[in-house]
Amino acid sequence: MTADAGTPVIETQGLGVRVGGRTVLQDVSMAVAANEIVTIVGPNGSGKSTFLRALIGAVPLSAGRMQRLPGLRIGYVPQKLSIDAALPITVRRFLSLPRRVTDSVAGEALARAGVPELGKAQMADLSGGQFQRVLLARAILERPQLLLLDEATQGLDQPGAAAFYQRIEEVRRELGCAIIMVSHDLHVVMAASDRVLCINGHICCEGTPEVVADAPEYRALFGTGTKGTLALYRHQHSHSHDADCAHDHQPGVS
Ligand SMILES: Nc1ncnc2c1ncn2[C@@H]1O[C@H](COP(=O)(O)OP(=O)(O)OP(=O)(O)O)[C@@H](O)[C@H]1O
Repeated sequence: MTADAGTPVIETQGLGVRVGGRTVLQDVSMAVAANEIVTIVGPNGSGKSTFLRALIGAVPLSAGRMQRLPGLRIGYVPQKLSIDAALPITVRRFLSLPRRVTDSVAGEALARAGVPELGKAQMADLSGGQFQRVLLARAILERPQLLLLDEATQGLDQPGAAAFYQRIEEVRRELGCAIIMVSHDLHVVMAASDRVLCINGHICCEGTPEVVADAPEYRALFGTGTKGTLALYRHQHSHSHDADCAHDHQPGVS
C-alpha cells in the first residue's frame, strides 16, 4: 500500500525504552511522513540506535505508543554487521539470506544501490564503501516504504559518504519511501535532510536543518560552529534533564 502525503508512515507518542534497568529513551514523540528524510543526531550513547531498534520492533517499549501504517514494509541498514571472512559467500547469495530472492530483484536492488556489477563478488573482498552499498541493496530488496539507516557511512571517507547520501536521495525518489537515518556526518547529512531530530535520551530539539543548527540545545551539544564530527565528541551538555533520564553524558561513551 502507499501512504498519502501527510499521513505518517510511522509515529511515536511518549515513547520510552529501558535497557538493562536504565532509561535510555523517554518521552520521544515524532512522526515521519511518506517521502520524508529525517536525520537523527546526538552524542555517543544518546539512544539513537536504540530508537531505530525500537522502531523496527527489536526492543520493547517501556512507555508510550508507536503506530505504523498497516503492513508497513521496513528496510534496515544496521550499524554493524560482521561476516566471517573465512566463510565464502558471494554478494548474490548474501542477498538471498534469509529469504531467497530472484535474480531480477537482486539485480534491481544492486543497481539502485549503485553497485550493479558486484553480484559475483565475494563479500570478504568488498571495500568498506562497497559493503555499505550491498547492505543498502539488501535493505531495499522488498521496496520498503520506510528505510532506516544506522550510521551507514561509518568508515567511509568524505567523498564516499557524500556519494552514499546522494544515492540515498535517489533511492527515496525512485521508491518514494520515507527515510530515517542516524549519522555523525553532520554537515553532509544536514544538507540532505528535510528534518533533523537531535536526541539525547529525549528529543532536545527538532526542525529543519537550519532551525536545529541554530537551536541553543543543539549548540550546547555540538558547539557553535558546525565543525561536525569533532564537535560531537566535545559534548558539553548544559541544559537540564528530567531526573529519570539516566544518560550519563560522558563524551565518547558508546
Ligand atoms: N544491549 C544493551 N545492553 C545494555 N546497555 C545497552 C544496550 N544497548 C544499548 N545500551 C545502552 O543504551 C545507551 C544508548 O545506546 P545507543 O547505542 O542507542 O546509543 P547511540 O546514540 O546509538 O550511540 P553511538 O553514537 O555511540 O552509536 C548507551 O548507554 C548504551 O550503553
